[in-house]
Formats: sequence, C-alpha cells, structure tokens
Amino acid sequence: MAARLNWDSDWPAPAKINLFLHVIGRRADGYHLLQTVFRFLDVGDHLRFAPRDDGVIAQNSPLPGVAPEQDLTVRAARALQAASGVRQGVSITLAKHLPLGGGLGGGSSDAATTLLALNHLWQCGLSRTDLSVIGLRLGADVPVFIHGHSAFGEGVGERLTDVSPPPAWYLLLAPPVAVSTAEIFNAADLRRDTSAIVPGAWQSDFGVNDLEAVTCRRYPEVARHLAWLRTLDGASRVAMSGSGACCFAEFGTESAARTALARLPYDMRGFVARGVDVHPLAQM
Ligand SMILES: C[C@](O)(CO)[C@H](O)COP(=O)(O)OP(=O)(O)OC[C@H]1O[C@@H](n2ccc(N)nc2=O)[C@H](O)[C@@H]1O
Ligand SMILES: Nc1ncnc2c1ncn2[C@@H]1O[C@H](COP(=O)(O)OP(=O)(O)OP(=O)(O)O)[C@@H](O)[C@H]1O
Repeated sequence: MAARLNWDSDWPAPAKINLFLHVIGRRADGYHLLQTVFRFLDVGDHLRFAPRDDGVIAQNSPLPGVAPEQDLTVRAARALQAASGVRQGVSITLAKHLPLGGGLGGGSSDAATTLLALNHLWQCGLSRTDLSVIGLRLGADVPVFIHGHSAFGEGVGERLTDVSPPPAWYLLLAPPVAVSTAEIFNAADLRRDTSAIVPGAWQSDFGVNDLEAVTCRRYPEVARHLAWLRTLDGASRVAMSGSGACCFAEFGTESAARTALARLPYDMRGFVARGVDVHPLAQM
C-alpha cells in the first residue's frame, strides 16, 4: 500500500478497543497510569488531503459541536507544520463513521492518520518516534495508532509492547451517549490502585476495565447495554472500551458475532468488526 499512497489516496483511520484497562496510579500532573491492551478493528474513519500553497490548514467537513480549531485533524496538521517547518498547507476532508466520545479512539486515530499522511505528503521526514511525541500532546491514545500494531500499553498508553491476541470478532454496541474521558478519570469514586503485571504475562482472558463501574454509574445507558451483552452465550469477553460509551462482546468466529447481532433489541445499535493487529498504514 505504501508505495501507492499519494494526494489522491483515501487514508484509513481505524478504531481501537481496549481489551482490558487497569488504572494502576496517578501522575503528579493528574494523568493516570494505565495498563491496557489496544487492539485495532477493521472499521474506522477515512480521510482525504488536498495540497494548498498558501500554508492554510482547512477542515472541509466540520464535525457537529467541534470548532474547526479544536478538530484533532487540524490540530495534528498544525503541530506537524510547526515541528517540521514546512510552509505548505492542506485541506482535510474527514468521513466520520466512529461515534464521538465512544471510547473507540476515533479522534486520536484521525490525528494519527493526519500525522502519518502529511509527514509523507509534505515530505517532512520525521520518524515514527517524532510523530508519537507530537501525537501524545494531542491525546493519550494517539501513539498506539502511530506505533501501528496491537499493543500492551503502559504509562498513559505511550509505552507499547506488541501483542497478537487470538483471532476474534466483536459485536460492538454504541449506546446513545457521548462520554467525557476527563469526567470519568477525574471521578472521586474511581479506584486507582490495581496491581501492575509484567507485560509479557498478559494472556487474552486477563483483566477488566476499571473505568466501567464509574461510567455505568453516570451513564445508565452504558450499564444497560453491557448487561444485555452479558446475557449472550459464547462470548469470551464482555467489556466497555476506553472510558465508554461503546461496549463489546468478543467471539471466536464471525458467525457467532453475527448471530448475537441478529438478537439485538430494537432500541440498541450495534455492528460486527474483526480484530486487526496491524494498522493499515503500518508499512509506510
Ligand atoms: C481511556 C483511553 O481511551 C484508553 O485508551 C485513553 O486513556 C484516553 O485517551 P484520550 O481520549 O486520547 O484522552 P486525552 O485526550 O489524552 O485526555 C482527556 C482527559 O482524560 C484524562 N486522562 C486521560 C488519559 C489518562 N491516562 N489519564 C487521564 O487522567 C485527563 O483529564 C485528560 O485531560
Ligand atoms: N476528528 C475528531 N473526531 C472525533 N472527536 C474529535 C475530533 N476532533 C476533536 N474531537 C473532540 O474530541 C472528543 C473525543 O473524541 P473521540 O471520539 O476520540 O473520543 P473517544 O472515542 O472517547 O476516544 P478515546 O477512546 O480516545 O477516549 C470529541 O467529543 C470531540 O469533542
């Protein structure tokens, strides 16, 4: 794919889920120390970039409720412009498919794809490590998308060790609420003392999402969707992703995931996605 990528390309920004997420402490600046496993999915947003000679960074497809200056694609492009000194601009078109505040890392993935794409198209020549440093300032979930492989994450999610969980398909549910990540991390009732494990000791059935109870107390719709997933037979894991709102059930076969989807109550929205361990732009 890498050799053919150019200004005419469609640039994918896949979703991630957190197979588990433990909060093991808190830094002096208030950010939380985590242990988590990030896995990509074969669904996501798509971006297109058009060159501009005037140095302007423009967003052609503003998201409802997100000022263009705050859009993570615009912020990523500006940060790359500043770090590399390039004088070119870009017009960005975002085809948004992932829910905002959904816990699927959509905004972070859009930012990471913008950094990877413009580093290539503007010929900035920055390394992936450079891009990760820029990305981390935009969001704790950005580095894993630049890293490009499913990974055990530590720190705030920037210290990454590759993992390859067993093949799996996921029934994702998207409760009709947007969860504020900051609200959940700052909650007084969040437990922050789960014991750390050695990354190499992680096995696919290990761990829970420590943010789940806090999100469920504040967003009853998330609790209701999780409770329904937990009635399903044959799921190897049921959990919330990130700080929510999306939840998933994991299955060993696509047909098992689709059978579960067929039973979805009329008032819930869901879809099936495959777990993917290599990011579509990893070979760039
Ligand atoms: C919940 C996860 O999605 C798990 O992958 C991430 O930890 C969140 O990553 P993100 O959405 O990129 O979050 P950021 O935009 O970096 O942070 C939003 C807010 O969440 C809180 N935050 C985030 C990450 C972290 N490790 N500790 C925190 O306390 C901070 O208050 C921060 O201001
Ligand atoms: N391109 C973008 N896509 C999505 N959200 C964006 C974007 N730019 C800015 N935002 C803002 O960032 C917030 C969080 O977006 P995002 O969809 O990444 O959350 P999330 O799915 O909870 O992510 P995470 O799993 O990283 O916590 C949104 O509510 C929105 O206000």
